[in-house]
Amino acid sequence: MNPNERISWLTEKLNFYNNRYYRDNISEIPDQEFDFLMKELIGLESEFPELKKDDSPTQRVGGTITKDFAAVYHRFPMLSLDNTYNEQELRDFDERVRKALPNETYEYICELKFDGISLSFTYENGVLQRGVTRGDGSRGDDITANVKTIRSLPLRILEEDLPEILEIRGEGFMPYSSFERLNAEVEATGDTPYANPRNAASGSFKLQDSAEAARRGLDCYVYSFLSDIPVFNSHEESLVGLKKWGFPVSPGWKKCQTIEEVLDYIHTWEEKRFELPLATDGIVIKINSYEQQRELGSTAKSPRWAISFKYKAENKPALLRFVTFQVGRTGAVTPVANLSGLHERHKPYEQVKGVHLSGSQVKRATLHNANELERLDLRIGDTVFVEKSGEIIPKITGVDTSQRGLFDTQPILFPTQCPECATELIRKEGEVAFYCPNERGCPPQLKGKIEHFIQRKALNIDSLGEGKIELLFDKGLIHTVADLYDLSYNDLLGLEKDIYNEQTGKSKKISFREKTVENILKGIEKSKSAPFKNVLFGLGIRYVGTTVGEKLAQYFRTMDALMAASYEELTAVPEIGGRIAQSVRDYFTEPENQQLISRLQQAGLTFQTDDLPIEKEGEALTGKTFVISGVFQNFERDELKTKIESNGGKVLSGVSGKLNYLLAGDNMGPSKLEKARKLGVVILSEEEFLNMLEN
Ligand SMILES: NC(=O)c1ccc[n+]([C@@H]2O[C@H](COP(=O)([O-])OP(=O)(O)OC[C@H]3O[C@@H](n4cnc5c(N)ncnc54)[C@H](O)[C@@H]3O)[C@@H](O)[C@H]2O)c1
Ligand SMILES: [Zn+2]
Repeated sequence: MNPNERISWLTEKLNFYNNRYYRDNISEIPDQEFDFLMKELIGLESEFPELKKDDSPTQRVGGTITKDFAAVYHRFPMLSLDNTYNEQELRDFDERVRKALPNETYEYICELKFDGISLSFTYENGVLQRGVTRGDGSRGDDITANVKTIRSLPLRILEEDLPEILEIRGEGFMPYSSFERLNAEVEATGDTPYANPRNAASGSFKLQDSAEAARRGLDCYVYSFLSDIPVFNSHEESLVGLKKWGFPVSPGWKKCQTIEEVLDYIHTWEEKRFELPLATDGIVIKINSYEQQRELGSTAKSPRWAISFKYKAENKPALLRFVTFQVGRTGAVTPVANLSGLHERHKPYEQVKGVHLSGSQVKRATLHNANELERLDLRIGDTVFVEKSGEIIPKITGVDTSQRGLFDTQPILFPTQCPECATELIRKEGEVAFYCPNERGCPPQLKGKIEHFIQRKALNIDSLGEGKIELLFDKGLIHTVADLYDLSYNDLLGLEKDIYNEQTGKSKKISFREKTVENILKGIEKSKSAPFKNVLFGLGIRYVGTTVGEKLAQYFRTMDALMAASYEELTAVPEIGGRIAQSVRDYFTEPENQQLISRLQQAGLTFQTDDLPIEKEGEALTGKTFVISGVFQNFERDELKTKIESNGGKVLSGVSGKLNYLLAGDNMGPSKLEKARKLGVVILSEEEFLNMLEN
């Protein structure tokens, strides 16, 4: 990849991960990997500034606001923090501070870095008025009702002479105890548990039902104070003051005079932090004096007077006892390492505890694929290194070859047949994984299709989850998605099963009582009104993702028309190429699929689209072309796109000589601006754009 390709790739990936993380509360990769990719992008962008993309994630706070809550502007922007995983960079930070504050002495306050979500609390005349998420840094979601469920947060400050309006910021989190209880409940109903307390906290603070949020036992620590009229002179004073006013301030903070003391603090907490009742992922170092904080200032993304030090994923030796092979939803076969501690060599496997890593016992780790086994040159009986970052699935990073030969080792034999259905495995052109090709008969693949079908962007049956599907499948009640619509109350009531959790190694009984059954059936019923485009996506036709599903639905309008479409008719749809057209043809030619579609039609699913392509608002922009770039005050970008199109305009993807207008928001990339200027494209502000609509 050349730098331009790499920058595009990184930008796209990081934006995707950000979206998953902040919008869906899912970590697709470990934080450390995310941070390293981000660092790489920052490096490349500073080397090749002209290649920086307009939507670069290095330029802004990662989060977004949702449509579920009212958006509230922050009085002062809520920024992120610069981070580092290494001590030298911390010393470099100290050097930068020293240079920026010549001939001044300064102090640091070190605090633990709590792993939850950033919250802002606004008090008016001492009374809690609003709780808001960080969102995109300038606006957040108003989640006041949920914030008020935090018992430790005062609803009223009992103190004379407070500024009329003041803002307190902190981290909303879910303590381990609440997290474990919640996940146990989630698992008992057969849904997918949260991967870590951060994701659970983030999901819970954004619940619509604040009674449910209250039940989940959320908590917070506060660490920042803001007001127009100064109250404190330093961060230390604010922590002491907030504590005195009755706010939850974590007691672990410490004042340090030198960077060496800061490093001591870091070392002290490296292991000790696992004894805390909540997840932490590092420490935060802040300049103490407010005056000096102001002198140092901020970038668009983070203050220059603070930095976070994140603890690296912990890595320890373990013994590889045996390897099992898991078949995933797509049919890909993943080798999994089963581990014990080195001293547990002679214990029967049922009795081993595994290795202690980042606060928990680890017995299993992913080995990804056959290439990885080869790359590591792994053998059964090897001493391996296991790594775990945060609460993410542990992985094997290497083999301690010095231990080879001291003990007996055996080669690992990758199976030639599917461990679930005994079909001969295949390797697809250009892919590393081995696959089981038995799409229509291999249990995990069948379950995978159903899981795909019920997800939010498809039929959105949220009363079902992985565990429930497994139960229904194992009882022989569902084999394909069409079977869901034949389920009856009596089929479901009283069903029971023990579900084994790979991560905890514990089993949980799930059982369907009246309430659960009613919910499941209600969810299935509701799915019949899911839009046609969602049905198309839910079928799991190769290459038909949400966007393609939407295009096909818009163009063909009905399932019948789509099924009857020839290859030529399909490729005539804008942006549908030969590969997609062929895959759609292949799918609808299969008799089994035709049968499935006909059963779904009988069940009453939505097989046509009624939305008009785009509702017309006016003609003010007819014949004009736009490129949208940057962040806007009143609109999300896709809202702007709709606005332009519904007024007759057209949105293009890149700046060229043909373009009429560049609609420029905040933080837009300098390269696009420069290019537009050179080509004589008119640059519009948001306000000018709105004026244009009115005239
Ligand atoms: N795994 C993924 O796919 C993925 C995706 C996106 C982001 N992330 C993670 O999230 C990070 C970005 O999130 P971010 O912008 O919130 O940065 P961050 O979490 O690294 O640091 C900033 C935040 O730290 C929190 N914080 C906790 N304790 C604090 C204290 N004592 N004082 C001040 N702040 C404190 C605040 O909420 C603040 O907003 C990335 O670095 C990455 O690690 C992961
Ligand atoms: Zn199989």
